[in-house]
Amino acid sequence: MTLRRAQGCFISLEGGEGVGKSTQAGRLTDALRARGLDVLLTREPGGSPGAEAIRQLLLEGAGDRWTPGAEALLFAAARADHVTKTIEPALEAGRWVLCDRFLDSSRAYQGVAGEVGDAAIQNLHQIGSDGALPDRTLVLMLSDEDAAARAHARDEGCPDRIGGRDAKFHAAVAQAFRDFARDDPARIRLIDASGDEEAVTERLLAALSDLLS
Ligand SMILES: Nc1ncnc2c1ncn2[C@@H]1O[C@H](COP(=O)(O)OP(=O)(O)O)[C@@H](O)[C@H]1O
Ligand SMILES: Cc1cn([C@H]2C[C@H](O)[C@@H](COP(=O)(O)OP(=O)(O)O)O2)c(=O)[nH]c1=O
Repeated sequence: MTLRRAQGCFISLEGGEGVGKSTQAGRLTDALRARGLDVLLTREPGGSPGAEAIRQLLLEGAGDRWTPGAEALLFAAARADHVTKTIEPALEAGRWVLCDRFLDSSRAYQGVAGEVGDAAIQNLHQIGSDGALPDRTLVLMLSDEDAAARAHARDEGCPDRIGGRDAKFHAAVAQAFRDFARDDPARIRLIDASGDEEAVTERLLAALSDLLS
């Protein structure tokens, strides 16, 4: 479904751990605001009080706390609350929404790497959020080694429940994002996340140029 909106756009930022999503979410928000746009910056899991409560369940505790299916259901439930309470009202008010992770994270982490399956994730998203999709999804791509080094420096060796999974899991996540971009090039764009922060922000803006004109 296309979300009802006055004039704003819905943009999601995606990628593996440590590629610079949160850094770029802040920088891109500033850049869009400097162009006069009214931007809501939000994130998943979270972005509404209910979804933030579910975030704690998802990111804290033992690695095997949830089965992959239970994890997928919790992410979908958090997203349903976030879409209804935060994203839809902002778009209806004509704002731009920039979301640090969205559905494609569930497709990559739970659907592909977690082996729940892409069709099942899409079904849950249909039930929970009417299948709502971003207008553009920007996937930050970095070599596995560089991403792991950035994430390790940030987390000081203490990643969360999902970030702490092994290199094979994270390689499957990165490959899933590449496949999604290949299958839906109109919505999903791969962005080189190497180099300094400013250069990456310029690449992100270039990938939004048609929406900004
Ligand atoms: N372009 C960059 N070059 C070098 N380090 C970066 C760059 N972008 C972000 N970082 C650093 O890498 C770490 C991970 O960045 P972060 O934005 O938290 O990634 P993510 O949200 O994708 O996990 C942080 O310590 C951040 O300061
Ligand atoms: C939104 C979402 C996140 N995740 C994972 C990815 C991250 O490991 C974690 C979110 O942690 P967070 O700290 O927000 O992201 P990052 O590590 O990129 O800075 O949840 C999923 O597995 N499925 C999802 O649908």
